[in-house]
Amino acid sequence: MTERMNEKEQLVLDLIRKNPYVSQQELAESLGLSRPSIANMISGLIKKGKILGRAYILTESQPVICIGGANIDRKFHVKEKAQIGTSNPSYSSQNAGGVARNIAENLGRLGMEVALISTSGLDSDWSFIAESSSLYMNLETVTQFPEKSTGSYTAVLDSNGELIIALADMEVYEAITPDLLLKNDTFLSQAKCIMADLNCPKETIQFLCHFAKNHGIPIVLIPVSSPKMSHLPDNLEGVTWLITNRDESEAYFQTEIKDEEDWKSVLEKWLALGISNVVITNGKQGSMIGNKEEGIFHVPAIEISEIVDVTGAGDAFSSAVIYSWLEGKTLFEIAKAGTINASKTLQSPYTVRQDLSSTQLQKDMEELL
Ligand SMILES: Nc1ncnc2c1ncn2[C@@H]1O[C@H](COP(=O)(O)OP(=O)(O)OP(=O)(O)O)[C@@H](O)[C@H]1O
Ligand SMILES: O=c1[nH]cc([C@@H]2O[C@H](CO)[C@@H](O)[C@H]2O)c(=O)[nH]1
Repeated sequence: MTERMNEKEQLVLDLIRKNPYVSQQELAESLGLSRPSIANMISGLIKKGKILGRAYILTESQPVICIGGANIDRKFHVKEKAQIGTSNPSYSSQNAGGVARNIAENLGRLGMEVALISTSGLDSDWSFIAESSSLYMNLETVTQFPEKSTGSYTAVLDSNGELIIALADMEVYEAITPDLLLKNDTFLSQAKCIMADLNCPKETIQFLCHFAKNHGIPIVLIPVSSPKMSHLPDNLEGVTWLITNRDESEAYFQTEIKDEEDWKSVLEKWLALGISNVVITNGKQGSMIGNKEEGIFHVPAIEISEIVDVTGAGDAFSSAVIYSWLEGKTLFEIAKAGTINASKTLQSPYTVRQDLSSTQLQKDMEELL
């Protein structure tokens, strides 16, 4: 049974309801009472169960929000030399994939608070993805469409783990529209950082760039393939990071990167478009990284004797870049973290290496020195 309150207690409660931050002194002045009598009244109200106690108001959580693809990856490893136009003996494996989802999983494993915004079907592929992802990221902002199929990526790999051909069914991402994002605009405005992949339509990327600029939120753009470079906004001014590979940069500028000089000059072209920080990765040749303050430099790849599976190496690189940048590291350390995480992922059969944690990445970095 709850105890009755007297008139003064009711007035105190009304003032606290109106302003939960009100001080005892302010209450005392408003009601023409002394501060100690207010203190006694508050103790009484706590005993009567009318006030649960004084709470510390924590700052809102600030997740990294990853927006884009969450695919089912099916990989077929051809046992012998692949032959076109015939049936090739192979073995297959299935993983959760998608660039935004892969990056979200990497960041989640690194201990960051992460949320994924994506679209999917309402099928067994989505159940599989959700089950393998939910430990590392918040999936509440993934919208299911019962009439659509979850995105899928089917790759055929040779016996050295290198890609022969891949097929991408990603129509479901057409539904990642600005309207869909606007339904979560309060959540988006709390982001510590927004990462978007180019599975999203061009107008969505354009919307996100404006949104990030208006709210002072850093934004990282990750292309997923050369054909999807057409989804980059016309105006890239103010983009915080662009992490591309060589083919994607060549496709965008319709140029060929023949040597290190070309590689550097393409990076300069990206910076001239107003992007703050740029990376161009280039497989076993490593990566070129740069910004206006610290300059541009080349970071060599780590020599690997056996590549198990190339899938996810680029995403591992991008994730470690985002993580180290948010940790306030220098450009050189950022590139090194990307390189080591990509290298460890190339030696793992998984799209996201299973042993990744912030402590492990730190150890990997120390070993590299
Ligand atoms: N064969 C390799 N040997 C050593 N390191 C490599 C090799 N391939 C890739 N890497 C490392 O991974 C980084 C990213 O590789 P890459 O440029 O192939 O990206 P990507 O095309 O986005 O990758 P993917 O699409 O295969 O995930 C490179 O900068 C390098 O550090
Ligand atoms: O068009 C696309 N192709 C491939 C991917 C994903 O790339 C990942 C590897 O980097 C892989 O998981 C695949 O699903 C994508 O999201 N969009």
